[in-house]
Amino acid sequence: MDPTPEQRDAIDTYGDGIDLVLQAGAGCGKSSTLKMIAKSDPRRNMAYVAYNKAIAADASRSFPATVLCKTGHALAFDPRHLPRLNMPRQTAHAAAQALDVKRILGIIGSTPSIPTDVGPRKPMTGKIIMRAALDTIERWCHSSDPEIRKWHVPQYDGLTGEQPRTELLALVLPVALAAWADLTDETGVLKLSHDHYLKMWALSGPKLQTDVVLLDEAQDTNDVLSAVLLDQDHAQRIAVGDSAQQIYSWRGANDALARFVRELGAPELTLSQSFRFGPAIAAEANRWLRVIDAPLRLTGYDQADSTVGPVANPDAILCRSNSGAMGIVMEGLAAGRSVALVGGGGDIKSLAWAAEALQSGQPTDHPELMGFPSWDAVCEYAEEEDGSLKVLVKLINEHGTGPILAAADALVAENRAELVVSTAHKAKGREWPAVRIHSDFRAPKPDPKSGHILLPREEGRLAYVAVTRARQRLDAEAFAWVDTITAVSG
Ligand SMILES: Nc1ncnc2c1ncn2[C@@H]1O[C@H](COP(=O)(O)OP(=O)(O)OP(=O)(O)O)[C@@H](O)[C@H]1O
Repeated sequence: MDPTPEQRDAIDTYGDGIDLVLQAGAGCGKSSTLKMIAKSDPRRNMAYVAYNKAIAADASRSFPATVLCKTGHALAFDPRHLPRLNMPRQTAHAAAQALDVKRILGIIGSTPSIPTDVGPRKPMTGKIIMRAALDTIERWCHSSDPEIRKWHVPQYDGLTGEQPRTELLALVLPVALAAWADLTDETGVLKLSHDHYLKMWALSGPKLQTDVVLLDEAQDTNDVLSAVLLDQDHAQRIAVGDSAQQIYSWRGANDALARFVRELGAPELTLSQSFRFGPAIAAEANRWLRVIDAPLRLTGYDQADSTVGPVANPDAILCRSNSGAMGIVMEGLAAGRSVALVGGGGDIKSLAWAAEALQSGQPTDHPELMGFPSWDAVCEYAEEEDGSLKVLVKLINEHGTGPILAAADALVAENRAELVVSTAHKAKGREWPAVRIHSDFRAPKPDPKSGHILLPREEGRLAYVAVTRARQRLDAEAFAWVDTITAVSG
C-alpha cells in the first residue's frame, strides 16, 4: 500500500531521529503508519506500548520482529511478584481484617461514623475504610506523585462537604499508608494488583533497553507511565493517539500527546484521512470536532459507502452509562434476541448487589454508592443530579435488582450475539458496520448563570468516539441536540 502524503511525512520526520507526536484521527491508519515506520528502519529496536493485552498481542503478530509489543504493565512485570499476585481474591472485608484496620486507627469498641452531605451520619466499618484506602492507593498508583497525599483519596458522592471530607481523610489516609507499606513488604498480607507493581517499577526509575519508544493511545495515559516514557532520554520517543478521543480523564488519565509536545518540544503531525468510513460519517465526526474546538477534521474515504440516519437493526448500540446499556440489554432479551455486553455484566451486577445491600439496610463499599446511608438517600440524591446515578435509580426502581441480575447472567459472547451493547467508553478502539447511539446521551441543560447550553468537553470527545465506531451506517438521532450547544467547558 502506498503511504498517503501525511503518512509519508510521519515516516520522514521519524527518519530525522527527533521525538514526535502523531495525532491520528479515528480510522486513519495509525497501525499501518507505525508498521511503515518500523519497516523503514529495520536496524533499530523499538518498544511499542499498547493500552491493553489484546492490542499488544495483535501488534506482536503484525509488527516486524524488531518491535517489542507490550503493555506498560508487561514492561513493569517481574516474576518475583507472582506469589502476591496469585493470592486468592481478597474482599475489602478480608483485607481490613488482614491489615487490622481497627488497630491502625486505634478504634476500641463501636464503629466510627462520619457526617454525610444528605444528613444522617454514616457508619464507617473497617471494610468501607479499607475499600476507600485501596481506592486511594489505586489513584496514587496512576499518578506520577512520589507519595500518597490527601488529593489521592477519591471524591465520593454524598461525602463531598468540608466536614464529611475532613473526617473521611482522617480515617482513610493512615490506612492507605499502612496498606502501601504492607504491599511493598515481602512478608505483607495484602494481595498485590497489577497497578501496584507498575508503581513500584516507576518509582525505581527504570531505563528501557530500546532505541525507540512508541506510546499508543497516548491521549489517555496514566501519568505514572507517561513519566517513565518521557524519562527515556536515550531513546527516540514517539506518542501516537488522538487528543479528541481522550475519554478517561475522569479516571485520572491525561493526554500524553500534549505532554510530549510541552515537555519534549516534539513536533505534532496529523493523520486525517479516514479509511474506516465514508464522507457522511466523517461529517458527523467533524460536527463534534468543531463543537469541542479540536484542530483536527477528518476526510471520509471516498471508496467507502456510509450513511447517517435511522438504523432498524444495528450491530451495536452505544450507551452513555452502564445502566443505560443494561436497559438496552433487557429490551433486547425481552425481544428474544441474543445479546452481548462489551466488558461483560460484572459492573452492573456489582451495582445491583450494592443497591440490594442498601435496600436491606446494609452498608456497601461500592465506590458509586458507598457515600449513601440508605437506598432512599441514593434516590433523593439522584433526583437532584442529572448523571448516571439517575439512570441507575430509574433502572433499579423500574425493574428491581432480581431481573437485572438475571439479565446479566443471560448475556452471550460477542461472536454469538445478534446485538452487541456497549458503553461508549468500552467501545474505545472498536468498530461495527451499523451503529446506533442510545438516548441516554442527554442534552446538557442551560447553565443557570450564563444561559449557555454548556457541554463538558470530555462529553463532546465521547460523542466523537461514539459516532466514529460505525463503518457503514450510523444512527445518531440521539445526538440531534448537538446543534444546540453554545459553549464547552473543561
Ligand atoms: N495508505 C493507505 N492506503 C490504503 N489503505 C490504507 C492506508 N493506510 C491504512 N489503510 C487501511 O486503513 C485501514 C485501517 O488501518 P489501520 O488498521 O492501520 O488503522 P488503525 O490503526 O486501526 O486506525 P485507528 O486506530 O485510527 O482505528 C486498514 O484496512 C488499512 O489497510
